[in-house]
Amino acid sequence: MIAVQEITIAILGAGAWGASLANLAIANGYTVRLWSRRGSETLKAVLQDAQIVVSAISMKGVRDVVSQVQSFPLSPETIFVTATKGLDPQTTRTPSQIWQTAFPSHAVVVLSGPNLSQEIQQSLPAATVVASSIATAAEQAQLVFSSPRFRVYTNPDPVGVELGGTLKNVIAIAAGVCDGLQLGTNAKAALVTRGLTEIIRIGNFWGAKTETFYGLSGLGDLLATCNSPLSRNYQVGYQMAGGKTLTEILANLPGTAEGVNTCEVLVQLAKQQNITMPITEQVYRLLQGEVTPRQALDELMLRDIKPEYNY
Ligand SMILES: NC(=O)c1ccc[n+]([C@@H]2O[C@H](COP(=O)([O-])OP(=O)(O)OC[C@H]3O[C@@H](n4cnc5c(N)ncnc54)[C@H](O)[C@@H]3O)[C@@H](O)[C@H]2O)c1
Ligand SMILES: O=P(O)(O)OC[C@H](O)CO
Repeated sequence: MIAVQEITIAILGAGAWGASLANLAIANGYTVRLWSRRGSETLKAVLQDAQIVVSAISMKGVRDVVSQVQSFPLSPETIFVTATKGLDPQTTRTPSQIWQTAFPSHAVVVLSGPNLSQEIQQSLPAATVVASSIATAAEQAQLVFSSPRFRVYTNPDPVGVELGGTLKNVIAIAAGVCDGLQLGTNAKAALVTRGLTEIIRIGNFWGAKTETFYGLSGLGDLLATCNSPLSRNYQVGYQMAGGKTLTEILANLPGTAEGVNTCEVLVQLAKQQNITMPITEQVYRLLQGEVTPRQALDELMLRDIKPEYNY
């Protein structure tokens, strides 16, 4: 068995999440090299002899970084762990699908869960999920990040785990609007629950398992993100309800709100595939400036009455 000090982990992306993941692995004794496009270390040096490559790049940089990584030699045993929560606008692919396509013979693990980085940086207790079709790869990632303050579960449904973390960002924008307009607890419960229905509907189209969306990476992350002012996605909705424009909000937001771009990809896909996503559609129209927060609310409340489920 290799000692943890001999395992080198390359973490790509030194933003809020990459830095948090680096600290978790360092605390467990791993050798960690952190790369950022503006840092002093080259990508080549950071990748050298890395057994595990963790990506915490925001979605807009994933394809570019993947193609850069492809130009360096890696051991066939190298495991990729992706922690990005977004969708590629050009292909509608998830980050793990992009990594897997570029590195077809490597194991790819998705890491996702209710993980607001500021709380993790304060060592508050949290849990997450590592998912892969290769169980041993997920178990290895589980060992890297597990601690008495960070409980890591394995899961065999990577696309479901990844989509839970990605799709909830759009509902979190809506939840921010809901709180910003002071619509009350009943409204919030209805929004989050019907949001989960929407997530499951489109997630099933991608091949994700319904049960996965009831776990930490689905419902768990939905609850965390829809209820915390620490969430950048929630902040987008909350501040729009307060009358700010999207441009003003994004100019002052600390880091990335992936839900803004994810929403656009989802609306296109839902239209193409004839999948009903009313909350996502209203979030899209709000972000585009086509409706006010109050008009978006009215549009949702005045939809045709119908059964809760089509059993
Ligand atoms: N912050 C959190 O609480 C948190 C928790 C879980 C998951 N995530 C997800 O992790 C990802 C990163 O989030 P974050 O909070 O660290 O964002 P961030 O904005 O703080 O950092 C993003 C990182 O991506 C890099 N990047 C962006 N475009 C790039 C490009 N073209 N080439 C190279 N690098 C590029 C930036 O330099 C930066 O290091 C997002 O998908 C987010 O949804 C964030
Ligand atoms: O700040 P947000 O909205 O990107 O949310 C961070 C994480 O995804 C919460 O799990």
